[in-house]
Amino acid sequence: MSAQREMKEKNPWHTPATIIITVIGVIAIVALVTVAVLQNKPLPKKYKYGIVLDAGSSHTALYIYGWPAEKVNDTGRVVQVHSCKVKGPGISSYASAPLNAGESLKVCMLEAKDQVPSKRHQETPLYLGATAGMRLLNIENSTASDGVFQAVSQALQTSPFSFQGARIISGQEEGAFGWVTVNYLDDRLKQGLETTGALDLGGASTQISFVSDNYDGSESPKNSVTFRLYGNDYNLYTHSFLCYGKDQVLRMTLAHQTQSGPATVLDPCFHRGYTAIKNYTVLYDTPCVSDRKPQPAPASFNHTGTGDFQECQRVVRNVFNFTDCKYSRCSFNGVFQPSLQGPFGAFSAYYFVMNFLNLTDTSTPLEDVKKKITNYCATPWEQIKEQYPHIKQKYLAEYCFSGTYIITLLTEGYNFTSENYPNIKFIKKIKDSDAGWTLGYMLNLTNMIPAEAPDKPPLPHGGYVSIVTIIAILLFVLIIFSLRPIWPRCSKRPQII
Ligand SMILES: Nc1ccn([C@@H]2O[C@H](COP(=O)(O)OP(=O)(O)O)[C@@H](O)[C@H]2O)c(=O)n1
Ligand SMILES: [Ca+2]
Repeated sequence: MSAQREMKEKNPWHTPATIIITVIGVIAIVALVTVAVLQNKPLPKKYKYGIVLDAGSSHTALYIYGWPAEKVNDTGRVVQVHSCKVKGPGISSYASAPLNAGESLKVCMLEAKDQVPSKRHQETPLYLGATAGMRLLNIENSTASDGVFQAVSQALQTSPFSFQGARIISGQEEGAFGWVTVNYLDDRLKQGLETTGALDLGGASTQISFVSDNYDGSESPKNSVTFRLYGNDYNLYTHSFLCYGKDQVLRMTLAHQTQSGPATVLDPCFHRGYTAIKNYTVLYDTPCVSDRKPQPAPASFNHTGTGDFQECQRVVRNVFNFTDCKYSRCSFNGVFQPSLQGPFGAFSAYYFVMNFLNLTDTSTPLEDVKKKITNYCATPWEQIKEQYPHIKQKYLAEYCFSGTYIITLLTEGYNFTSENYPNIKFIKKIKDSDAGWTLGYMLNLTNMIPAEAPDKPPLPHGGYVSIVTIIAILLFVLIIFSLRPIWPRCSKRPQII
């Protein structure tokens, strides 16, 4: 028998027992790893949806939100998947023809039907929240506002979604949910990071909401909202100024300038060369100014621009009352406001106006912002029209006023200074979702932000697989070493005698 042959016969690797052990070992390891990979694996993604209609004073917008069915408690998991702008004015403008308010929503509702998979329609909640336009209509004529709600509710009930109701949201809700939206999208709530304040400017009201450390809510409880979110307590200051949206403030400044019922108003907030005939009845047809209507008033007045920022600011200042304050500190109109703190996100009309004026970059010093608005206001109307031929003239004419109002509101109303003005970011969207109250409203109504931090799984899926793989490899090495007693013999080189 040759030495080689002797070795082959004695090689333990080739004994049936060893082969069987090795095969069983390998099968066991493969099975273990397979089970590890399949076990604990995130389920295939099933999406859920929620729809909110933002019935603003100037227009209605529909937002569809989507999130994976599991993991709802993760911050930032709910995102805007679609939005639709309703054609025509806000629902409060349909007071005398409410059925048309319902009708106006149909196109966006059809879009929503296409966007949400049909098997999810029935379980998708649908909400309509109305803001300052309907608050004003409700003050002015509650029967008319009921009629509008009835008509829109009827239209929404015929949709395939789970309609949860249409209502006026309070100014406090509008402010607080805007703050929730901004901080949720920025992932600040779950991580307990410093929060961002929210500044929302609408057509008929405006909101300011922020957390201030030296504010415990006791000085003005009606401005205080407390939240417990993901195990963190927040004491939020919020206030909504009804009538201080930019469209109503424009009316208030015009009302101030037409107190004596003149036939011509020389308005510094409009460009030189701008002139239009305006109707007194239309101007004063809102609770924000109705008590100031000159008696008797002529039918109309000639609205003529003079384009002067400083003069415009002087006129705008008249809409604020800075004198009465029964608290330690106030913003305006006797409303308590703690000291400003932290970064702020300014959205809605703040963004639209500042974006048009190329002023969203707040590293531009406040003085330069004022200079730019001064130049813009001083530009003759003819030149403005030539420069922006595609923008509707009604909107184009108002940017000088709107820019002036925004700067006046921020600095003199809320007390932003050149030092903390750069803390404001003019934003439209955060991570592809619009900044606004709607997302916060839906998260609240669907209980999607828990009060306590959710229990974390001990390990993410990847970690779980890695650990089992390491154990499997160790097992394999162990099998090899368990065969070690016979290993030296086989590995010894045969000696040729
Ligand atoms: N592209 C746009 C869209 C809206 N806007 C303005 O943004 C404001 C939106 O207000 P809104 O309809 O939400 O009114 P509120 O009910 O929030 O007071 C209105 O003054 C619109 O004219 C704008 O300036 N540019
Ligand atoms: Ca709004």
